[in-house]
Amino acid sequence: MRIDVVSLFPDFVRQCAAVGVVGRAQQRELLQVEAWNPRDYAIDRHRSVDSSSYGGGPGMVMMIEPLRTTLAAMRAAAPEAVHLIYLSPQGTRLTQGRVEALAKLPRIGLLCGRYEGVDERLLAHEVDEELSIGDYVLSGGELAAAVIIDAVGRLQDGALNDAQSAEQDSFSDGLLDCPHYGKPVHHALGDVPEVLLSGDHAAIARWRLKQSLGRTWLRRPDLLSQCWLDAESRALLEEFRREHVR
Ligand SMILES: Nc1nonc1C(=O)N[C@H]1C[C@@H]1c1ccc(S(N)(=O)=O)cc1
Repeated sequence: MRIDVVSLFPDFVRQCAAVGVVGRAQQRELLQVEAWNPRDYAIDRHRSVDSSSYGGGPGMVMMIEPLRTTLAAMRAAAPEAVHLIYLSPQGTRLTQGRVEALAKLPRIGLLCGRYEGVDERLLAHEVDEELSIGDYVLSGGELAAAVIIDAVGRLQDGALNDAQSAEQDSFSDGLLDCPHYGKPVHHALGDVPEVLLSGDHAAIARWRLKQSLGRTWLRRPDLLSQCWLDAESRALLEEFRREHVR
């Protein structure tokens, strides 16, 4: 998969994509992340990329040019068509389901706004999808782009080893993940739950599912309401609820 990022701070994006699971995915050529700086395509002597906003008011807006020239160069840099995503608080909220769909595409582009955002005419003509990582305003879309690169990059086949597998992640089955425990078994802060030491894989799976159901019920009832639960899950959740009330 190839991800092209258009940003006034390309080094920030490159550094985010150079570490950890995503950095290793790039080294293994499972993922390629390229960054494009519109300032490199600005033709005026001040290398302008923004202007004041017509109609007055505070803040600047990123101009159509040199963004359009930058996007043309980015699109031409590889044969695959680009699904271009603009990161903005006005976009559709990013979910794991959308991440999983994006991770299957051969190539996506991420357009990072700065200032008050990007000229509407450029967005209308060039952008395929607008996504938000949350209901707050950042100073730049680069952090949102880094979130997408990480969430999508870690899902590339071979990016995660077995110990990190994505199957048990939160949201992978619509539920929050279960709690996790490492060494030591006994500690002043508490002990590892007995069932996890039992070696009874069926009991461990049931315990983990029960914890995931219970946590989702307590912390994200909105997610639970969207889940279809089979008879075993409904019984486990009921058990958790009874125990939680005591
Ligand atoms: N939240 C977010 N999720 O993804 N990107 C997010 C974000 O804050 N990006 C900001 C830098 C850029 C921006 C873009 C658009 C607008 S505007 N005028 O549309 O309100 C305001 C700020």
